[in-house]
Amino acid sequence: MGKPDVDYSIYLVTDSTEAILGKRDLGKVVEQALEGGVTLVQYRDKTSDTGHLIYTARTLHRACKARNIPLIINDRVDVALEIDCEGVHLGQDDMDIASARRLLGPSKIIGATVSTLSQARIAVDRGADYLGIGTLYATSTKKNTKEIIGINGIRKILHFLSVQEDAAAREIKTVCIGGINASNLQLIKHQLYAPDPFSQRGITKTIDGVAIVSAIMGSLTPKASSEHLTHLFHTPPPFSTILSPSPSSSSSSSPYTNKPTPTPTTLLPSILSVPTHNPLSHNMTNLVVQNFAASIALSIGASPIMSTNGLEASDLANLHGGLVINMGTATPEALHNHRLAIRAYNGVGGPIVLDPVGAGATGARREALGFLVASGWFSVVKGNESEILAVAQASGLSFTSSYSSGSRISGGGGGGGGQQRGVDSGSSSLSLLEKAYIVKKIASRERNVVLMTGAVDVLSDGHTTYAVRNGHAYLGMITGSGCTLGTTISAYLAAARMDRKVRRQSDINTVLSTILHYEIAAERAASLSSVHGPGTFVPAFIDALYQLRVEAVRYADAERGAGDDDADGDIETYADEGCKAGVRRYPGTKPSLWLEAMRVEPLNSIPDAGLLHEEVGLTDMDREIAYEVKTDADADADADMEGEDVPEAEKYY
Ligand SMILES: Cc1ncc(COP(=O)(O)OP(=O)(O)O)c(N)n1
Ligand SMILES: Cc1ncsc1CCOP(=O)(O)O
Repeated sequence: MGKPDVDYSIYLVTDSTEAILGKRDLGKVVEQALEGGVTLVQYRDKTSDTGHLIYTARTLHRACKARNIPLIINDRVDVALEIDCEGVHLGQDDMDIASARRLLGPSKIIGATVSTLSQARIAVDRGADYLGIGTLYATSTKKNTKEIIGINGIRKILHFLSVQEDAAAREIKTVCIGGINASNLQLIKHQLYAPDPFSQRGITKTIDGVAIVSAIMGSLTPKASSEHLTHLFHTPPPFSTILSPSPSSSSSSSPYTNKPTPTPTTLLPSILSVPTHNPLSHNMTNLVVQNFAASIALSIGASPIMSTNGLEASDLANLHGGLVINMGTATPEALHNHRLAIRAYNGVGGPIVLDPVGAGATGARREALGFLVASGWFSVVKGNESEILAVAQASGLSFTSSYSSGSRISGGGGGGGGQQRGVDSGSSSLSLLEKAYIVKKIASRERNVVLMTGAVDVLSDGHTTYAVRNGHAYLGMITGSGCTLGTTISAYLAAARMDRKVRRQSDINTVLSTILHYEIAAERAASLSSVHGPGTFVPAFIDALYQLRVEAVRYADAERGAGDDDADGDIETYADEGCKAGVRRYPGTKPSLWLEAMRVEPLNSIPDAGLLHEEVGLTDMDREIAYEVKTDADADADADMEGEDVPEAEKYY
């Protein structure tokens, strides 16, 4: 008899302890979970004697067989042999895989727990059918977990498997385990899908399923919980539905082919969308820049709100605006508020810009950044070189330069460009292609847009990469120009999602439009005879941002011939909204469009790892962050439950 075809997607691991099962009957709970759609069941009972194990395993096996769902026994090969179920799951301290295979024969499923690269390699070599990778997050279900490895730990093991020579390693099935529930499942799945533009296969291995204990076994409604978790597993999270198409859904034969350089005409609708829709720009930013950020938002036609209170984030997220999280003040309280806001905006698919201010400067900031990156998904991450190198590290990537005699350029601030002195950008240690490689690598891993600002800005969404040479040195001499670029991007992203012409364009085009508006405004302001330095530059810059917006509306107005009927009504709307926002119409005149001043270079061929050697391996930081993300989530869950008369078991859901 051959091995059963197994669907690993929602893998229920049982628990018979009172803390989770309560007084309920294990068989009944498993039956309800089966009704709810779990696809694989593991009987895990660490304390019962052998007779009880065999009796219960038989009962569970009957229920599973009735639904054609395989049953796996945890730890005990003898019990699996006795009841002739479909397989076993073995930890690092259990019977070795090769011996279990000899006893069970080739047709049984053998799963192995792994938390390191070498354990994964050995489990594959010894013939495991699937790997239970973990522990993902700390969990009260299993307190003595040896390794909490977080998302980055799982990513590194998946990446390691996907680059192995043998098909056995590349094709082995994988699930992750530890702290998975309805609130984090979609994010985990999203974070573990990693297109890799530099690998021949185009995609790093992903997980085939999630192994879950308490979110089902501790639920008072196991059927509904299983249904819900199944639904979540198969549904993209709200924030991903508006992403650029995934490689697999792309109609182009090569998903990583760069698109043609955007033109002023293709970028114009995005510029117009902001005054048209007057989007909310929700700023969780530091005290130093609040006033300036609000003025900048108003000048481009957005509506700013400065609120650092995470408790009002969900109300604000429902107003269809964009959020910018500026890590300028990275206190524990601020991080907690940020996390609430990230969840709120991710929950409704609202755009979030992360500005990891000073992230490369101190260990505490690097850890704070790791915490934020693991807490949710950001549409755009923008920062200077050392900040983006810190983002790479938080994303589980670190690089060694092949040029600079093998020096480490990211990871731990131990030298090279990875260490930042203050929040200022400092001098660059990377070539343009190295920057492009890093930015593209992070963007494809996180499936977002990454922008490294500098004299030349480099931005990528993992598919397309641009260098932008606009801007002026005065931007680097005033406080908050980087922070307020974040504000501007948040407004642009929000407006793009509200505008039917722009909605379908990928976020990278929206970000590019924003940068051009911002940097061409800086160039124009700096060129004025009334501007003598950074002090006089600031008001001139705010004026220029406003003027470029006015001119864009005027240009669009003239393009269509003011007063004419517009077939699809879009330009009319822009002009009307421009007027509402205080812009005079200029029918009949056709000024040139300032976007012509753009200096954008598509970076079509970025050499791969020959340029930068990428390191794979679990770090202490990966582990620490995994621990903190989970404990913070637990604290939130407890706070949510406060005052409610909820049975202990339900808290796990
Ligand atoms: C699917 C899956 N993955 C990992 C484990 C953990 O197994 P192990 O390390 O043997 O620890 P115990 O479960 O025995 O406490 C698992 N059970 N299932
Ligand atoms: C068995 C096991 N192995 C690592 S974590 C874990 C328990 C996971 O439980 P939960 O899904 O309740 O976090």
